Parts: sequence; C-alpha cells; structure tokens
Amino acid sequence: MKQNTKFKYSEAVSYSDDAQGLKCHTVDIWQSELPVGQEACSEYWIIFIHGGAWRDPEITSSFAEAAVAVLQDSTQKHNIRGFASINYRLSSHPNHPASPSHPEDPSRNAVHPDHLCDVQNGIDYLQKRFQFGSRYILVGHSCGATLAFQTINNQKQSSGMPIKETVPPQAIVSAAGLYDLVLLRDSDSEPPSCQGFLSHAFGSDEEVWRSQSPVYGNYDATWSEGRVAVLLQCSEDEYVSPMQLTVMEKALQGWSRKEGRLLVCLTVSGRHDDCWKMGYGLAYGVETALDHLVAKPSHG
Ligand SMILES: Nc1ccccc1C(=O)C[C@H](N)C(=O)O
Repeated sequence: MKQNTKFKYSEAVSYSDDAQGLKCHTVDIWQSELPVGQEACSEYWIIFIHGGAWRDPEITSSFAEAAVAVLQDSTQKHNIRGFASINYRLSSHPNHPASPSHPEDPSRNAVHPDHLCDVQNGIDYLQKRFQFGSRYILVGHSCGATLAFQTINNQKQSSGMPIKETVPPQAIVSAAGLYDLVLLRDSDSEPPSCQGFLSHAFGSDEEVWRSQSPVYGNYDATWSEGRVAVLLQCSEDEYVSPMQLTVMEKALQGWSRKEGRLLVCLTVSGRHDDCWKMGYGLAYGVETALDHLVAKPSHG
C-alpha cells in the first residue's frame, strides 16, 4: 500500500572492520519496509554527509533526522528506498568549549584524506549491502558538500591511504557548500576561523587545499553517471559567502550542458545550519533532485 510506506531505523551500524569499533565509523540507516517491486527502478537511496567544518563534535550523522522526517512524509517518499547518514573521523578541535579533542583520540585527529576515506568506506558498505549502484543521491552540508564532490574527484587517488572506489551517485544535493577552500579562507570574516580548521583538516600546504577544492574537479570527465546537481545556498548564512555557490555553478556548467542533465541553484531561508536543523531546506533539495531523476529515468 503506497500510503503505508514505513522505514525501519537502525542507529550506528558499523561500516568498518577495524577492531576498535569506533562510533565515528558508523552509519544510521532508515530502510523502506516495502517489498522491492516493479517500482524499484525509480527508487533511490538518499545518503547524507554532515558538516561542522571537519571538526565540530556536536554535528554528527543525526543532523539528517529532521530532513528524513520531512521526506518520509513527502509526495516523493515512494521514490525513496532508504536513507543513510554517515559518520566519519573528525579533525582536531582543541579549543572546543564543551568537548575539546584529545591528541590521542583516533576519532578526533583526522587529516585529509581520512574524512574522505571514511565517507567512501561508508558508501561502499551501503552499496555492497543494498546493491543500489549509482541509484543514490549524496546530500552534503557545508564540508559535507565538499566531501560529496570529493567522492567523485578522488576515485583513483593513489597517495596516502587507499580510498575505496565507489560508484558515483546520479545526483548531488549540496547545501552551504565549501567549494573553493582558498577562497573560503580569503573571504573569512573577523575573527578569522577558516585558516585554523582548514589547516587542521588539510595541513598547511595550500596546494592540497586547492587540489581538494570541488571547483577544480573535471566533472565532464569524472561524473558520467551524474544527472542532477542541486546547489543550495542559505539566505542568511553567517559563515559562507554567496561567492562559493557562484564559483561552483561555473565549475559545473560544462558538465551540465549534456542532454538530460540538470544543474539548479536554489536559495533557502535561514542561517548556515537551519536547512538541516529544520529539515525543510535539505528536503527541498532532495525533492528537486528526485523530480528530475524520476521524470527522466535512465536505463543505464
Ligand atoms: N566558520 C565556518 C566557516 C564555514 C563553515 C563552517 C564554519 C563553522 O565554524 C561551523 C561550525 N559550527 C564550527 O564552529 O566548527
């Protein structure tokens, strides 16, 4: 019965085989309880990646809860096979007022590409378990948006830790994204904070910041599965300037020219974190992506 779509919730499912069993190597899952039917080819997994400047211990996988609640009740719910929200190791934040990081804590001392490795491991776990291939939408907020685009650009990265090669998503919904890291630092307000967390997350070599910035991706070459990119900006964002969206829109323009692809930029109301705290902003982005994916199904 369409009206009875229910999603079974599993909290903190481990995606890693490490013996430590770290909480940061887990994913929350909401799985549709409907039997896989004829509509399976129009059903998507929605996979969330949280923000928090790679370091904020108060922003975790649970950031997706409000958007999941909105989407479970939306007209698009029949096109959703499940939701997942990925935790990943954070970078150090020794000055956090309530929970400063400890130098020995393996979950709070990550440096690029650790965050990305974890996200790719989470997606790999979900892809193996649920077999959805490219039929998923990656939804990233703030640095989670950076990570979402990095999963496409870093498929074959060979230096450092091995990164799982996951099948890229058919759509990305990115909200308040950090797309050009050097520009982010250069447009920092007073008192500056970006230099600090960017150095903790990527080290001091700005060439790494540049090469890891989503604006320098070659999406025409690397994202052949991609059919929709929805870029959201928050009208009262206190951290991210509208320039970030402008440069990313430009970076995706060549990719978007191919027939059947959609690049949309949307403005949602509220401050940097309101779009996930209230859920409506992220849900609106996901609904926009699903509208296009389902109206023009690909049979590839
Ligand atoms: N300064 C930023 C610039 C861009 C994006 C996020 C932030 C943050 O500070 C977010 C987070 N609430 C934090 O304090 O870590």
